[in-house]
Amino acid sequence: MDSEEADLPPFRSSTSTRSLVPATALASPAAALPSLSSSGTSAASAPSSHSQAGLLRDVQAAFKRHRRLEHPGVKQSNDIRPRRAVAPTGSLAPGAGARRFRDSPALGRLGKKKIPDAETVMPSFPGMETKSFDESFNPFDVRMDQASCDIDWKEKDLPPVNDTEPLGSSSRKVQVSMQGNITSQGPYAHVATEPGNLSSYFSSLALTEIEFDSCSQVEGSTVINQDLQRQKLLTVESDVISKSYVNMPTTLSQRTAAVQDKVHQLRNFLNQPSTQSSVAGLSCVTTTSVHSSAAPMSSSTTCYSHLNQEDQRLVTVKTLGDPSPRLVKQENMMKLPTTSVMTTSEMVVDEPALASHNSSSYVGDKSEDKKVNVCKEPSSMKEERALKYDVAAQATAGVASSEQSKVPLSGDSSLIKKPGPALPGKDENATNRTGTSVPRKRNYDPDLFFKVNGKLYQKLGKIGSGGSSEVHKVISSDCTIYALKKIKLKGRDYATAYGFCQEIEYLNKLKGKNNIIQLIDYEVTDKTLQNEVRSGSMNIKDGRVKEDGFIYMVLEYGEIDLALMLSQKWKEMESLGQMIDENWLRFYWQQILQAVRTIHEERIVHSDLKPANFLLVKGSLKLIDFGIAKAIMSDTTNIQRESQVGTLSYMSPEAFMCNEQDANGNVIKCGRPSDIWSLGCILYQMVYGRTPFSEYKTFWSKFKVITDPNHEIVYGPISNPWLLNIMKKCLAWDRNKRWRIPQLLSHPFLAPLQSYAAPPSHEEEGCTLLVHLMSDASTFSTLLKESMEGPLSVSEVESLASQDGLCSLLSEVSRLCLELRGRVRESRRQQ
Ligand SMILES: Nc1ncnc2c1ncn2[C@@H]1O[C@H](COP(=O)(O)OP(=O)(O)OP(=O)(O)O)[C@@H](O)[C@H]1O
Repeated sequence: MDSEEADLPPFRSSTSTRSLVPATALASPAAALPSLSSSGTSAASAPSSHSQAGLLRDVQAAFKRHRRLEHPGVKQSNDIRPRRAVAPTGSLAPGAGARRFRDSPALGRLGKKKIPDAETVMPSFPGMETKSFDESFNPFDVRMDQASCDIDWKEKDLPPVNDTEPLGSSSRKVQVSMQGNITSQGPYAHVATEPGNLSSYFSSLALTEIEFDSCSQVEGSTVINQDLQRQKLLTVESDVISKSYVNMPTTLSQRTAAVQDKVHQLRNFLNQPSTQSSVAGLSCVTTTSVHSSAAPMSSSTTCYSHLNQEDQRLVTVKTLGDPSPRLVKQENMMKLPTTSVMTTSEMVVDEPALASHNSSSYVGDKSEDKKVNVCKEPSSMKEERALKYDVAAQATAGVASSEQSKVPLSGDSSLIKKPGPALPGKDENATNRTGTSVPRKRNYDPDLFFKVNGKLYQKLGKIGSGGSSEVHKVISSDCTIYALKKIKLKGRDYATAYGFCQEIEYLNKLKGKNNIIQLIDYEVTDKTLQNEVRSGSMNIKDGRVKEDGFIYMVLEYGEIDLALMLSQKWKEMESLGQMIDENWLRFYWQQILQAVRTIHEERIVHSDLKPANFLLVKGSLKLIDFGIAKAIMSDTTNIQRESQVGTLSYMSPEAFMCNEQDANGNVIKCGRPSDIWSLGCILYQMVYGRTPFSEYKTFWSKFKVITDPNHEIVYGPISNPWLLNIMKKCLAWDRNKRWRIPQLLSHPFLAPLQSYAAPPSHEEEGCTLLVHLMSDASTFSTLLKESMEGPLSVSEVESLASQDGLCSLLSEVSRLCLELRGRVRESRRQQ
């Protein structure tokens, strides 16, 4: 926060938050402000009960503010109109809402300049259901679930305060930080269907920017920095610009008559020529722009800063029978920093028509007439896009309430505005001037949304892209964040395309498994392929996917990947001068093992295990990316693959030599042990901060050293011999000697607590020891047996003790074991 921002005291209390919703709700900003009332910081506040009289007063106040400025020193012009139509020219005339805003200590300075119109900040979805207007609704009943809501108003880039400065010339930004949990129950919270949704959305808001211009218009942009109550998001950073203009509830018959007059004024006001796009005359319009600045998967990108051999990705290599390995690598598969990928979404969604009492109205639901009515003379690309979406929104919402859509908007034909220029290919749902519908190919803006099985997901930002796919961060209509993977199929042959679909198959198979990323929904737009996938058959052998075929996969969203976590952890340890945090290691290593156990139990070999493919979801590591596993026959133990695939630094020797013949003439196959090797590389990286073969920089040197059975991996000094031992168990060159997951999970490295357990009482001592022996005996004997296979590695022995010391230790252990066995037998005889 800069010093200027720091000057602004925090604006505390729920009222601050309230201001956001009602202001949007009423086309008049001032009218929205009564709900600011309960704040102790808002001096001139209306009673929090929001009586009808209060409502009218506020509406009147709002319209007062719509009058021309009579500010001394400001030359009045007929051109002074809201840039965004509904938020009107803001004089400094003391409108109730204005005063409240200005009177707030936090906003004192702002109030001097221009009065902001608070607006709703939330994503909008065509088809998102609104609450019906009902007599029981208190239009301003937007409450905070939490007693306090801290709003920290920050003023950014504000030019010097000057009441006489020409209107429309500058824009100002104010940041609002807020924490709290808001539930909107009023009809003006028109965007939210369920209070829970709104609540969860708002509860996640942490930073809101509201941009003012000198016409008192508000452009609220929200950087959402989520505190994940409900564990929906860990961090979300989005800019949301929201402009909401909401109508009066006509079902409130008592209010209608009195308010209607004002509404007419408002309509006339809105109909002024320079009004911008997002205005609906009588109908309510909500414009929401989402600038998702940061899909918080910086994680997925960060790790790639160490792009060297770690990121060499082997895509396709040689085929069986071809003696010369033709290894094709994809090097430096750098993921773009997500922060650099920004999606801007803007949409205009109509509110139910004033006349409509339809309780099942949808935001965005509106008649063609209304649509035509909505946007007028778009003056910028932004407006064009808003218009574009507006049109789309209607079409989407059309399914929801066709009746409502027929409600005539108003008799005031002057309100009907020309639709803005259609963007080529985008405005497919537009209605022509005669009111007849043209065929609708698409009822949403594909720039802003994905549609999967009829459900819309608003884009928040691109997370990254793989060889054939891109992954986006999206938000669903119930305000849940997901990752959406889009795989392009066009031009691919059906066999390949079917291969892509197998990832879906695996994810379906792994549904409900805790440590695997969950597939929420999917759609294959090529119906032939989709049917094949559904039937589990692959009959089409020939041909290519002709249409614009895509696979859409809606996935659980991962906040950070292990690769980034690792690099962060290493930085942290280096700064503290530490070597390794064993507990941290154990915690995640165990989760990694559990995830791989899950797939191995399902007879799935992942084949591309690496830190970047473990995502942290709500505190647990989950495995992603079954893109390579798809090529594996799931019902076999060992897999004969047509090509060598994987990520170089984590590829097992047999993955490099897949389908070649070993010394005994057997075809080398990849199976679960290949995954265990990759796990060994991951653990090595966790311990030493680099992969075991990272010093071999070129592809061929890496290939050579990994496939050399005599190459000895160098292990740096390490204090815990069990840790060394477990790495060696995973990185045994001979795949038959590598440990399997169950053994790794019961490895002593993961059970250090036994040595720290509270010392047993004297009587229990023997018994506790036996219990421990029971649970660990098999591991212990396996370890013993293995240590007797082949020559003992001197380095291993040295790290434990001197060889003599070891011998006497073993004698002692063996003597004690024999003695213990005798006592166990004795006690059994006595029983
Ligand atoms: N569920 C998810 N949540 C968050 N980020 C994800 C999710 N799935 C994938 N990603 C991220 O999206 C990016 C691309 O993922 P994807 O698995 O498509 O690519 P890849 O493995 O690099 O390439 P390929 O698809 O060719 O195997 C990666 O940075 C990954 O971390």
